[in-house]
Amino acid sequence: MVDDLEKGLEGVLVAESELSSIDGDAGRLIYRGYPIEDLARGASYEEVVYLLWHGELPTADELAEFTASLNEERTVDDGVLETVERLADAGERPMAALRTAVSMLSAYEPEDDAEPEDLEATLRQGRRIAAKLPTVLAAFERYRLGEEPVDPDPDLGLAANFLYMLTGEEPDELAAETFDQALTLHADHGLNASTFTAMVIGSTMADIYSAVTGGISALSGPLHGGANQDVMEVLMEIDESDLDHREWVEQANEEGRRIPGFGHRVYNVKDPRAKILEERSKELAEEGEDKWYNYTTTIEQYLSEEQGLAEKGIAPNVDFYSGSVYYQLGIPIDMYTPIFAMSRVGGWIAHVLEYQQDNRLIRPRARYTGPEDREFVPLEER
Ligand SMILES: CC(=O)SCCNC(=O)CCNC(=O)[C@H](O)C(C)(C)COP(=O)(O)OP(=O)(O)OC[C@H]1O[C@@H](n2cnc3c(N)ncnc32)[C@H](O)[C@@H]1OP(=O)(O)O
Ligand SMILES: O=C([O-])CC(=O)C(=O)O
Repeated sequence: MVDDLEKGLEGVLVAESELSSIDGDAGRLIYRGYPIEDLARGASYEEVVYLLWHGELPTADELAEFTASLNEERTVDDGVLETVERLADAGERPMAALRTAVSMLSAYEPEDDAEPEDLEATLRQGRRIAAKLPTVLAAFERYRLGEEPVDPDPDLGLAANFLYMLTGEEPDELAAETFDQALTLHADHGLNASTFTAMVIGSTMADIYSAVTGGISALSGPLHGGANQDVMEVLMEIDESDLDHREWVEQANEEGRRIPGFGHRVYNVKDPRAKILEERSKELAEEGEDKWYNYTTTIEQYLSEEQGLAEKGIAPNVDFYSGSVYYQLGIPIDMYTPIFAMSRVGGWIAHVLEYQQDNRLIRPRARYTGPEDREFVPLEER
């Protein structure tokens, strides 16, 4: 009989992984040994996904081949696009549309008869999903604007291509680079809730479409990836309020409102990804409007220092600064969490494959606290 109960599985080790490691006290994150700061600065999102999937950073030839293989898979079948259009017309949320579309992509999978144990086939299927997610999401946005989808441009990297398909215009260098960095920063993060969900599904040897669909579902919640949208909504609320932004935070705090984008299960200090995104938000503010950046820094200063959250180990997480970055890039607010999924798909696939290499069904237990030995009463006597 198991006696220890770790609510929310806090601190419980369930697997070994070579993919990413978090030092929650030092505020350090590495992917396969490389500090996140170096990868964000020096590598493209595609290089980072290659690193996660294959264990090493690619050479120039390997990267060219990998990028070409992603480009070949960008086009999405009309059957899926028709559904995406219907969902957009029905006013569905983009995160839910993405969940539905990924599930549907499996109908067009050329290797749908691959054995579950064929991990090379799973990787190829995963690559198809990762390549198509940006196309699906951008198409959804075009449809709801009443426009036709923009075809992917094979000469653009994944980040720039997404912005291009979203708007029909090629992004400038700062926008493309910033967005690429944001994708790198979101690509993996240990056994967070959505990755663990994907792993649990993968541990039954279900297919990768099921695992990614589950990952998207888990990421959507406001305690996880959904917080990036909530942060921007708070910033919009501040902007529309009659109160000065500092007074707004004070009042929200007095009302006991929990500010999204603060707090983390693993970090006790500021998330290193938030530090990088804060810098990018500042840079974008210098080029354009500075109020969003100012609101975030005011909230951070007030909560961290004046309200003492920093001392309690509650600090900004990755979602706190990504919202204002995406907003300044002109991305619609309800696209923020789907963008997180578009990046994290790299991590989900890597973790599912890593776990399946030495698979064991994930199956924890709950301590039963219900009644025992009740006497059954037939329906007609109840
Ligand atoms: C990509 C990501 O998923 S990053 C996380 C995104 N989510 C958010 O930003 C939502 C806001 N944050 C939260 O709700 C939480 O911090 C979580 C869900 C991220 C982590 O939750 P847990 O590890 O379960 O921490 P828990 O909810 O138990 O909080 C621990 C303590 O910190 C406090 N706390 C946690 N988050 C916050 C916050 N945003 N604002 C104020 N206090 C907070 C709690 O009140 C609690 O205090 P107490 O011990 O005095 O009661
Ligand atoms: O690690 C977590 O629990 C949440 C998180 O920051 C992420 O998934 O990027």
